[in-house]
Amino acid sequence: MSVHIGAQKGEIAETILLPGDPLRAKWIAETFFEDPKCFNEVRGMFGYTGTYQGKRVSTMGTGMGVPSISIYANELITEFGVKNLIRVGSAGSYQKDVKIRDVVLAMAASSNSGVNESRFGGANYAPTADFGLFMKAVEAARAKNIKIKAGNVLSSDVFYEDTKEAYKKWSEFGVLCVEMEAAGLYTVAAKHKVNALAILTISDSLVTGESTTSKERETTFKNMIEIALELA
Ligand SMILES: O=P(O)(O)O[C@H]1O[C@H](CO)[C@@H](O)[C@H]1O
Ligand SMILES: O=c1cc[nH]c(=O)[nH]1
Repeated sequence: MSVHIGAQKGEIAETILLPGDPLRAKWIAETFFEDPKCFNEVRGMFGYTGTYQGKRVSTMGTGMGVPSISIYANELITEFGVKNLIRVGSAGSYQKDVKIRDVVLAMAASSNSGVNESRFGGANYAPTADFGLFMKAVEAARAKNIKIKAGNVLSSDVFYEDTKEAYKKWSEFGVLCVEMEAAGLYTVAAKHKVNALAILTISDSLVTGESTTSKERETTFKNMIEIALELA
């Protein structure tokens, strides 16, 4: 057991799918895993291990934001030997041609989080996806005929911006969408020399104002999960 994860050693697979929402983790386990076993209920952050097409795989919620995912990623890697950390998250579109339910692979994660700024003494570190996982995800999406977009995303500390225009600077510089954790995950994975990738589904659009419900965010983003499970 670690401070925030109530599992025994060996109960978590080398590959784990990480939604922010612990109920999405429960849904992933119940929908896709054979024989899922719950390994964590600490803080309601449900975690499960099962098999998918004969391969052992886990899923667990991370909570929202860079600090929260950084805590879980640290413990998963250093206490439980996890090697492949795949975030499966929702995101808000910053571009006209990035539409609701599109799947986005985060090649890099820009951020306004202060975590890396303080870690690197004010310099700009560029958190990036693992190339091997990224290529596997591209191939899995092609094989399943799932269209993907890939590029730079924003990991923001702010969900409710003060103005409706705040996204436009990032949009102008090609950032595809906003979420809240990828930059933290990529940085912790890099530090510990393990692999990370964020696969995102567009849940709402800052451009058009369209949105999905919280239930849809919890239980209907199947395409990204099917891609992520091929990486186990
Ligand atoms: O759907 P999840 O994985 O939680 O991801 C997105 O949703 C949350 C905000 O609603 C943030 O965690 C953001 O990154
Ligand atoms: O972090 C997020 C996730 C979805 N939509 C947003 O606007 N922000």
